[in-house]
Amino acid sequence: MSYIEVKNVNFAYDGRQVLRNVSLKIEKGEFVGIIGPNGSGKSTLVKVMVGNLVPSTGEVLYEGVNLQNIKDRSFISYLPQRSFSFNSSFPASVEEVVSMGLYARKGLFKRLSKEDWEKVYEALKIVDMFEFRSRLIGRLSGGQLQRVFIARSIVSEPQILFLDEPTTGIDAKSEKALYELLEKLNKERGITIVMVTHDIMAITNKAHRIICMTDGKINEKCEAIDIEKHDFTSFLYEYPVKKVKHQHNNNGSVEHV
Ligand SMILES: Nc1ncnc2c1ncn2[C@@H]1O[C@H](COP(=O)(O)OP(=O)(O)OP(=O)(O)O)[C@@H](O)[C@H]1O
Repeated sequence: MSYIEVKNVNFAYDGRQVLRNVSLKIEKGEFVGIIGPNGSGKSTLVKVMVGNLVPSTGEVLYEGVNLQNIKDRSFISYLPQRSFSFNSSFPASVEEVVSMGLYARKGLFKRLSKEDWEKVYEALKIVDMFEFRSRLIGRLSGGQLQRVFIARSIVSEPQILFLDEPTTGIDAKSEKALYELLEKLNKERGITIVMVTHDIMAITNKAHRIICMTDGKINEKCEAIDIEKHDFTSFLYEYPVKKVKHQHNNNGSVEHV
């Protein structure tokens, strides 16, 4: 039995079909990338997988149990698209924002215990933002803010983390650091990661597997291709993609030449 199984899912917004008979499986501990052109249904698929949208037909199973029958979903963490930009003016400190990640489990008006604050500080240490804990989030850079939101996503110790385009609007250095952080969470903490991105080169380098979407469907042909070869982009995006030469350096990372 797979950890997550999406089975024959269809979804329509106001009668307009966006997901078409989507089926896929994700195993525990995987780091999976979801790529595809704008409007192909990636975000909608993730929203269905986290239970924010209910499929018109079909089902989403976690260890064989239909998500609709799972009441406590705190093992799932979801960082939606653009969450970094629209939250930044909120007058809260870094540690307050991270502590909000515990309310799903504790309830909104419960006071946080000493152990809870220890979890907050640990999450901040994991993302390397502990020194910034008292700073207002409006006074952080985009990359720092993004780390804070990741800390908020992991503070409740989820088993699975969904991220929707988390690298949008950040510089190359922060992007690299984010991928390293996600790899660490996946390898050292065993968190299953599912990430939507347009950043094909970086995700093929880090993820175990890539799922490609075109027009609301999973592109099986793309999944079968060896991701190391990076040769699926042109037919997926339906326009010519410039070939980029890769050079593996000593520490195993890939440089784009
Ligand atoms: N709330 C909504 N109401 C109506 N239509 C929607 C809604 N959200 C998305 N859509 C439409 O559904 C289709 C799929 O959107 P979705 O956001 O899932 O695609 P995506 O692959 O994530 O795109 P992008 O790469 O641009 O983020 C698009 O045509 C979009 O316009």
